[in-house]
Amino acid sequence: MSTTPVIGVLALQGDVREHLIALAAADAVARPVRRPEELAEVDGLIVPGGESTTISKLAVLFGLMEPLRARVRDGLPVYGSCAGMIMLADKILDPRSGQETIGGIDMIVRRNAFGRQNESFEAKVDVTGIEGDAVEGLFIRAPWVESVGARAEVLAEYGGHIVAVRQGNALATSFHPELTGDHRVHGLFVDMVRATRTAAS
Ligand SMILES: NC(=O)CC[C@H](N)C(=O)O
Repeated sequence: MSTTPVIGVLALQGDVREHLIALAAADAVARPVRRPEELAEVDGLIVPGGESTTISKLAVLFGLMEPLRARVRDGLPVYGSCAGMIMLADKILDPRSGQETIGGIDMIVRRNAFGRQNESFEAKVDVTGIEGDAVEGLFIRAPWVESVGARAEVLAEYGGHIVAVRQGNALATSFHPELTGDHRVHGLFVDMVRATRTAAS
């Protein structure tokens, strides 16, 4: 069995290309996922940053919402950045009307919590599980996590707010590491995918 995991990036809207590049830099085979058949073929999935209301609508429209929920429930490793974090939350504090999530992490997120587009900022964040210097993260209309349930582990806080969480095979960050050239969060995720494949083989 090949040791290089195949990781998809949900390619409905958002910064898909940057995640594909970061995954390739972290030694994974990366491919866009737009259809249920493509979702069925990957060992792990990234839900990119973008606009969670749009990603939610398109996932329903493309017939992907239920297959996504089913695969995540079955333990598919997933990583969501920013809007992707919102998509992996079991609950949104302030959803737009009709906004749905894939879920998978027992947490409540607040959208746009760090302010508007022109209040975007780059910051160093200490993330549990990532050795060395703090991770360079870009916060763009970023959510924060209001609260987590007992099964979710907080990996990082910034400014007194939770900004990275893991629950089993699901990982989420408020910030975009894919936009700063710091590929260590992707490295951590690729390791999670590898560990799942080893356990299954
Ligand atoms: N950079 C981002 O992904 C922004 C997320 C956006 N505020 C949302 O609600 O989806």
